[in-house]
Amino acid sequence: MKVLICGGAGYIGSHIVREFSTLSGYEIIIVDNLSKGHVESIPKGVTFEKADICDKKSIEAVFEKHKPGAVMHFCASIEVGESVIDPLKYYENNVVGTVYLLQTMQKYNVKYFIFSSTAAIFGNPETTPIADDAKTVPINPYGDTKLTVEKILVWCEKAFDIKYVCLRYFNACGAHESGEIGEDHDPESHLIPLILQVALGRRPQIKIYGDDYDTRDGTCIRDYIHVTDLAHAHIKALEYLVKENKSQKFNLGSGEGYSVKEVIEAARKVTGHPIPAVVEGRRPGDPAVLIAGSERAEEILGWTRKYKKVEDIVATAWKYHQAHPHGYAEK
Ligand SMILES: NC(=O)c1ccc[n+]([C@@H]2O[C@H](COP(=O)([O-])OP(=O)(O)OC[C@H]3O[C@@H](n4cnc5c(N)ncnc54)[C@H](O)[C@@H]3O)[C@@H](O)[C@H]2O)c1
Ligand SMILES: O=c1ccn([C@@H]2O[C@H](COP(=O)(O)OP(=O)(O)O[C@H]3O[C@H](CO)[C@H](O)[C@H](O)[C@H]3O)[C@@H](O)[C@H]2O)c(=O)[nH]1
Repeated sequence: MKVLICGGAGYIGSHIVREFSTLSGYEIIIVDNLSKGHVESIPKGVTFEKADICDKKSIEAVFEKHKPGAVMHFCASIEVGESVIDPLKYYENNVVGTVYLLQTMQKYNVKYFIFSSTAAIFGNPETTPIADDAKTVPINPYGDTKLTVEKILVWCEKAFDIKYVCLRYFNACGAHESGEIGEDHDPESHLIPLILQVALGRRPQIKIYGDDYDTRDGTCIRDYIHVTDLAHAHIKALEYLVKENKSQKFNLGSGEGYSVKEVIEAARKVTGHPIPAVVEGRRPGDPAVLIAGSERAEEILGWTRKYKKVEDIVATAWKYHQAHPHGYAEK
């Protein structure tokens, strides 16, 4: 099967591309506008089309040329804070861009769609862990764009029988065990790469956004899920679509919660660096605790995770960061 991986030069997409390269029976075509992605992450021999999903003509040309059988959709603007300041950028890229992609799928009769959704659709959850069918009340435009796409997909299935899987990732982190690819966002806003930049001497200290939450040490608790475990879930989701021909939505997390202070402590152990930390005010829009209940993915997809302990996750990220102290850019 030919699988179009939109956003395949980005952090999570590049790890799915690596996972596919270990399997037979699939041909991968990466689409990315390189607004945030890295051409250096693309393995030799994998077809790459530089195109923007918001440019319908270019996307149609890719479908015309490659005739994919399935689409995995990682493209998005992903910064929660920026989405509050510039919501229309988010609705344009994440919603309008996805609509163009779905229209192209309809035109070329492509039936299988795997969508990168997020824990941010749940907002401030009423219960922990967050069940797959928990209430969705996003508290920022980023989360709302993802929930909007989930809703659009329901109607597309009814109208033209597309089959989709929405994968709600919790906090994606870590790096491929080779250390060859990893997380390199610009600007970087995610906790683990920022902590590791301190260990590399690129930042003097890590800021802790609030220590007055109602948690065991006052700092926010998150569910850190390794990017390779996420990659496995994508393959299983595609197999499920092809075999069962049914749409589904799955939470993807480790089921373990770690506080910001615990993640910093884990990084101190892994790197041997003191990693100075300073407490600042809360970051707007941060829920206190986000932990996934991923029972549906475990039961229906048979999804299991290799990485549970945050130290192990941080260790893989550290391997990448040590090999690429400035990310993919040569400096
Ligand atoms: N990183 C996380 O913790 C996390 C958590 C939940 C959900 N997600 C979702 O997972 C997906 C991937 O996230 P990521 O961390 O790998 O982000 P990323 O920015 O590294 O990857 C996104 C890729 O999409 C490309 N892209 C963006 N807009 C495009 C467009 N209009 N046309 C073509 N290419 C475009 C970028 O160049 C980039 O390579 C996103 O949809 C994100 O919302 C991420
Ligand atoms: O310098 C920093 C950076 C982050 N944090 C804290 O660390 C935790 C994790 O923050 P990240 O920015 O790494 O991740 P988020 O939980 O904010 O968000 C991530 O996971 C979400 C789903 O849970 C969304 O999908 C989103 O796209 C993705 O970035 C938060 O409590 C945050 O306040 C700090 O204390 N200091």
